[in-house]
Amino acid sequence: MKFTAPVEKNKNYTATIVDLTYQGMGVAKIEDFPIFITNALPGEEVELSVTKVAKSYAFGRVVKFIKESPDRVNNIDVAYTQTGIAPLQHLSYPGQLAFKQHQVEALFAKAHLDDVKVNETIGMETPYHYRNKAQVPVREIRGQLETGFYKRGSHDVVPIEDFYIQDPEIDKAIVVVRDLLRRFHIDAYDEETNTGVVKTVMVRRGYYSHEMMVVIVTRTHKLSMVNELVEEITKALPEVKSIIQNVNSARTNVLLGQTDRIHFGSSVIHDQLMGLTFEISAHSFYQVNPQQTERLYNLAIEKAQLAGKENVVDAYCGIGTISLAVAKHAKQVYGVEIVQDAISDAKTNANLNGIDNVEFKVAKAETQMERWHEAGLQPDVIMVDPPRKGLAPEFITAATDAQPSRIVYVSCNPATLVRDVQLFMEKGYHLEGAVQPVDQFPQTTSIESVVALVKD
Ligand SMILES: C[S@@+](CC[C@H](N)C(=O)[O-])C[C@H]1O[C@@H](n2cnc3c(N)ncnc32)[C@H](O)[C@@H]1O
Repeated sequence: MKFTAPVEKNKNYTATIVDLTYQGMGVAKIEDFPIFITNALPGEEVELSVTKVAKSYAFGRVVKFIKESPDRVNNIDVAYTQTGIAPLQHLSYPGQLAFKQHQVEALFAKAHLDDVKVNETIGMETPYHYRNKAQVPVREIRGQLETGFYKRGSHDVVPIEDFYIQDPEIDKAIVVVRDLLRRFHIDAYDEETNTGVVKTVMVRRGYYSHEMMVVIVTRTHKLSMVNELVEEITKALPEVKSIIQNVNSARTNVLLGQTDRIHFGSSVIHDQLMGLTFEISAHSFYQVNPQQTERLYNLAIEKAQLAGKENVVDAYCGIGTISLAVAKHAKQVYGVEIVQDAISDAKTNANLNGIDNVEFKVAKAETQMERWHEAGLQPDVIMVDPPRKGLAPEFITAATDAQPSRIVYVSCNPATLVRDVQLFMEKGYHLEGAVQPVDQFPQTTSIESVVALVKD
């Protein structure tokens, strides 16, 4: 039987928005057929134009608002939605926090775990200007070198000076560098022809230290006027402690190449997190919202209920942020992480802070967990902070075989959190207390949460 959608491309319809997807798109239904619409909020009545029809859904755009949501924020800069920098900025901040709580609740309910309580999302006092790192593409647009952000789903750069969610000092630094590149007639990279010089400008600024690092990513080894450029950058930006030229000749989406040339200062900057000092290189992963990371990790440590006598495993440990923060509350901490460089940083950071009860391994968490178990390690607490895809099932098996009394799960994807919690339940663990969402990325749809699981 041939299927016919109840809507047609380029036709207009009137509908009420009934839901908001995890990507922040409004959902309207016409004869039960879902239409996904950017910049539309639940409760709103809109006239929409259908832009694409697929087999079981369609996309549309708002032509006219007939009734607006009381949660709508109207001072939208179109570049933020165009580029996906702040896809939820049209929703009030309390509305964003409620949306995130609801998303987590809905996923647990869908898995028939209706009795799981999800707390209100812990938000920020100032839910913008929070990012301590920016990486902006550099392109020539209509004969002029520009810095900005990619238009959603494309590689077209939209020029932007105020990135809204970044530390304003970083935004200022990007404009300084952009203006100097223009002044010294340094070419922007051209992606189509793979010619030109400067591909990206990356800036990091320590939240507490205010130390700044500027990384200029180039296609070529040669960067003309580099001495003049460095001199002017340091003059205009006294916080700069490191200027690096990173050479990335490869035609890929990977941001940084292998070669770094330190043109000014050190190869690293420092910042503090959880009262500890961290050394951060251009290549290190470092949490981008330090204020909320401290909240999230403090909660995770609270949920670990440590008395100082425990063996703790920190799986997926990155540069050891959780391991090092937990060390003073535990007897011994064992960290595992797949990226070699992150573990080198973790070891350096342990030394820098005089912490000697932490041992770091480079391995897949699932493999190392098995090895530790076979070697007789009995962790009292296992803490996990996996990437979006969640835990490997083998990790869950090895972790529960080791029978820790509690497991603390820090998650950046509630869908995989729910899946993994179900697996832990099958292995004799249950949730203790509520799921706590923490808003690490205001104005975006990302959701972080933390839960504790204890042995039945
Ligand atoms: C969400 S981050 C955790 C960050 C860390 N807690 C921190 O604050 O720096 C997830 C980490 O898991 C690592 N990872 C991904 N897959 C892994 C695996 N199979 N085994 C171990 N680590 C893995 C990633 O390299 C990344 O550092």
